[in-house]
Amino acid sequence: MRRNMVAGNWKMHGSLAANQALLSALIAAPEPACDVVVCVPFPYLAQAGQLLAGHAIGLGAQDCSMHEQGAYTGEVSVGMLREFSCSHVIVGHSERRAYHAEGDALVAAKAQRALSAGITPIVCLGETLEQRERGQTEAVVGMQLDAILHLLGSRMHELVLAYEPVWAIGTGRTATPEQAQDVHAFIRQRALRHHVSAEQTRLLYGGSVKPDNAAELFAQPDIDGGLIGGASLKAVDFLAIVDAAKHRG
Ligand SMILES: O=C[C@H](O)COP(=O)(O)O
Repeated sequence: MRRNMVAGNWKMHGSLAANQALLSALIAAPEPACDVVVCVPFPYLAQAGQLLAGHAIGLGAQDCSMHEQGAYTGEVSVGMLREFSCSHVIVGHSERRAYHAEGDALVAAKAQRALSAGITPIVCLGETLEQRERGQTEAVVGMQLDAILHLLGSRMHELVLAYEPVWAIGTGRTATPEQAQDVHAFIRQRALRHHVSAEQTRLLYGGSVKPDNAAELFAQPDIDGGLIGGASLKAVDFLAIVDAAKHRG
């Protein structure tokens, strides 16, 4: 049985004062009945790590370098993330793919690098609105997934995948539970094409998850929780979403 998980992606939000207030509220809440991670901007890893130490909320980053170390100005290595006790790192978020031209091979290499450091990659997949309207959702998500399976098929159970339709991110336009379930089921099927079982792989849904739609999404058989953007910045909303994920695992 896969244990549900809720990951907050703060994106480029936060301040020392705001983080202190948000994390203090999260750790004051009852211990979550699913796995919970907050993925914070790099400069706040130390602060968040100190506040979360000894609590049942994991720490994650929002990106990592595919390189181990060297002359890569602006990059952050998985070794550095490990020094700050990161358990997870998001790779291949659609905002990285769109604004930083990250392709499938690079995303897979980053995921591989994270695993090499003992950090769980949360690998994001998803189609644009134009691609969905052209009926290309499975082709696009399938290709993104193939790159991961090609490099990391044997380690599939160690990955977390997040299906995030680009048209649902930050738009308030959530995929219906059926639309999300269909793609999640497709992802598990696609893995079988590579003779890989994704039965133990946690598949999160992301894209305008809110307290009022989380339970219905998480009730789908192939949805194992969520990757939460905007709603992860408000403690009361994030905690309500975490609560909605308590029913499995
Ligand atoms: O990583 C999180 C996703 O991009 C979802 O963001 P959102 O919940 O603000 O739509």
